[in-house]
Amino acid sequence: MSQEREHLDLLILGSGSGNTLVTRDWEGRHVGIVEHGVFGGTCLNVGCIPTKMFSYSADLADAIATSPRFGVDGRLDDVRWRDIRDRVFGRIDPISAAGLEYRRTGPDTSAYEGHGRFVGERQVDVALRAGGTARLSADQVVIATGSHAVVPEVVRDSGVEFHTSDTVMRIEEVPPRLLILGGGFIAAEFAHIFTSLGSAVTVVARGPRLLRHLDKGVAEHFTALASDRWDVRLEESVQRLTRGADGGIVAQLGDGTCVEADLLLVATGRRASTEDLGCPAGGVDLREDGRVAVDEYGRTSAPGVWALGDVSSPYLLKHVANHEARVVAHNLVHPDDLRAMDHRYVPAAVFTSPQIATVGKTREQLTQEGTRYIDFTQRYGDVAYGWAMEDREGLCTVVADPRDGRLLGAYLVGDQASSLIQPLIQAMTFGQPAHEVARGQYWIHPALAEVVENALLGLPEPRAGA
Ligand SMILES: Cc1cc2nc3c(=O)[nH]c(=O)nc-3n(C[C@H](O)[C@H](O)[C@H](O)COP(=O)(O)OP(=O)(O)OC[C@H]3O[C@@H](n4cnc5c(N)ncnc54)[C@H](O)[C@@H]3O)c2cc1C
Ligand SMILES: NC(=O)c1ccc[n+]([C@@H]2O[C@H](COP(=O)([O-])OP(=O)(O)OC[C@H]3O[C@@H](n4cnc5c(N)ncnc54)[C@H](O)[C@@H]3O)[C@@H](O)[C@H]2O)c1
Repeated sequence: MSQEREHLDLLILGSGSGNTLVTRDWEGRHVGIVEHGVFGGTCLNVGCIPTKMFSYSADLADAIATSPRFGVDGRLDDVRWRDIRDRVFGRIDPISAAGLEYRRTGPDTSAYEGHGRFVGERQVDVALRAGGTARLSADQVVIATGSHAVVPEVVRDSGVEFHTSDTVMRIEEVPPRLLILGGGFIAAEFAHIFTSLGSAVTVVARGPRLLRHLDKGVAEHFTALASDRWDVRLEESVQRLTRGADGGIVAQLGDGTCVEADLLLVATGRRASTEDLGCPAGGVDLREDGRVAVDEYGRTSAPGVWALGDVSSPYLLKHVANHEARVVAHNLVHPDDLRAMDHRYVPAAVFTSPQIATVGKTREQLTQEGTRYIDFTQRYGDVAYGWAMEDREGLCTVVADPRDGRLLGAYLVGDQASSLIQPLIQAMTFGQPAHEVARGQYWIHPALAEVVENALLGLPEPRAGA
């Protein structure tokens, strides 16, 4: 006997950025949220927030280790990993639990804990964790199922235990030897965390440099700095993984050498979570790489079905998922006044050591598309606060249009890069020329932000017709 479908005004698949769609517009209506994992999504539970909390502890450990350079003799006596871990999850886990409870018992919402799958147009079956199936349909559906870690076959098939970013933050001890596979954002952040907290880290990356999607000069500079702290193996991959005699892991690389480690972290990229979503049944088209295909308003190929965040976006970043969620939240209730997503100046920061922050196109992209540019790099070590910090690593590069000085890109490597870049993001977004940003306002002396001011002032004068 077939069970009746419960009909909702809005059905949201995924409780990360999707959870923010329940605005006041939905008061008095019925919204369902389906979640098959931990409520609150990647950023809160296994992504941005916990990693940055660990990274803060790692930065403190580094500060102690480098303090003698400043005439302050400190010593890093111990790293209480379990206390660090428990501070992080003692803060986060209750937020997730409270979020779930609020949606379960809220006046306008229902939470369905289980895996959602399209079985027809705007019809979704949820295989409930508690058993049974919730059969749902809705006037509008939003796909916000995010992305998940990709694990190469050589790891999966080896039978050797491995971690991803989903599990590595919950381990019991800092591994003495950590092997990280991958050379992107996640590898760079965890290499910093674990090195600073006591591991000897080896990074095996396929590309010719770490963070290879960033501006080449920036990625090369960072790779050189990282190679002083971690054992970095570039243009390499793991050919074979076995268990070592001491219970550890032995990874055989392409060049025939072996890396021994106590723990393996796989950080080889993420993929949109659409594999078991029944998209064909829902009439939802996918792109070749598995992402849901959306237009600039967040509409999928299926009428009344929307998508946002990692599952459909060209950027796997929380501030982008949040922006897209704000756009879709508006569009859901304003069908005659649709807003478009704005992906023009998407910044990103890597919370490694030193930090990295970027916005705009790389110089290689500009050259490739035939766009002329002027650029200037200001070293942190050549501004007053950089002297205070004895900085030898930090750089701020700005790239601008030679005709009017409008910024085309900016890249920072160094302390507080993720915050220092903000005036440059603002300048790009509002089309302000470099000289106007530098001289049209005060810059506090001798704050570290002078590195940004001086980078802007260092650009050659723009010339009309240049
Ligand atoms: C380790 C790490 C660190 C990161 N750090 C940063 C950072 O510092 N800054 C930054 O901007 N970005 C960072 N990111 C990226 C950021 O976390 C993501 O871009 C963002 O969380 C994506 O949000 P979302 O809502 O699209 O997906 P998610 O938050 O992943 O939400 C999707 C939810 O859908 C659920 N789901 C999936 N399929 C189904 C289904 N069929 N049925 C039911 N539920 C389902 C999932 O369990 C998940 O809870 C980081 C990511 C990782 C992994
Ligand atoms: N601070 C942040 O904003 C932040 C932090 C973490 C993650 N993220 C997001 O999460 C996404 C995923 O992060 P990620 O680091 O997993 O992916 P990534 O795409 O940044 O990097 C993956 C890396 O692994 C390499 N690789 C792939 N297969 C390999 C193999 N078999 N052997 C060796 N190397 C291999 C790739 O060449 C690439 O360098 C990022 O794109 C980013 O948008 C953001």
